[in-house]
Amino acid sequence: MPPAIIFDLDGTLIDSVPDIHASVDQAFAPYGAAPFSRAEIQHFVGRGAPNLIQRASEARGLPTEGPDHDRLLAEFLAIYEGAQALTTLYPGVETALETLQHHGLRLGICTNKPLAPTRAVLAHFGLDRFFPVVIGGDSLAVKKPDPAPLLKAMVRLGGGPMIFVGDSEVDAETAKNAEVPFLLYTEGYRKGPVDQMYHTATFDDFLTLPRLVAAVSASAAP
Ligand SMILES: O=C(O)COP(=O)(O)O
Ligand SMILES: [Mg+2]
Repeated sequence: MPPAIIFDLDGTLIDSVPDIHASVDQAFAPYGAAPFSRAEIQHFVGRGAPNLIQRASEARGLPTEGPDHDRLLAEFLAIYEGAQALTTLYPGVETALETLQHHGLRLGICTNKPLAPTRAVLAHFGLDRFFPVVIGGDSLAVKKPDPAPLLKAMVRLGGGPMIFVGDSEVDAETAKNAEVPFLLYTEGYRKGPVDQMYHTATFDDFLTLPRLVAAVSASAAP
């Protein structure tokens, strides 16, 4: 059985930080918060929207829990769901997905981004056609690095071997926890050096991904 290839989203298929950044600034402005830098926001991405808003609130001295915080999170999510204009696909993504699909591989998404903005951005780029299975940060009670969302995606794709493709320490930890091969995209939102992260192989160009997938599946075969 050919492997299922499951992808992370933010920092892996799409460079979404510009929209996340603009949405946070817009949501926080009415509360008198100074604008954030891209680096600050990128550092907060990876553990889901509630964590992002909590860390941004902490950075601006706003409440990190309670009804006022919950309202700010809801206001952010409402803005974020419609925010795709500043997001771009990483080069070669669409071609790589077409090739993998053409080779009969089953493709899925496992992201910590909530499901509503995930579905919106996939539809915006016409990528929804590649992914019959999409697991978001609010699909289960737990998020990556817990292995449950990744294992859920695999089961929903029909089981069998799987390869996870992601950009961050959270993704590497998730793959390790799920005991599956991990392909690390090095151009995303990783916080530290590659050699300190669990990975099976790294790549920096999506046009090389189909070959890499073939090589990893061949070496993983019994
Ligand atoms: O929304 C996040 O915090 C990160 O999303 P990702 O899991 O697609 O990188
Ligand atoms: Mg990511």
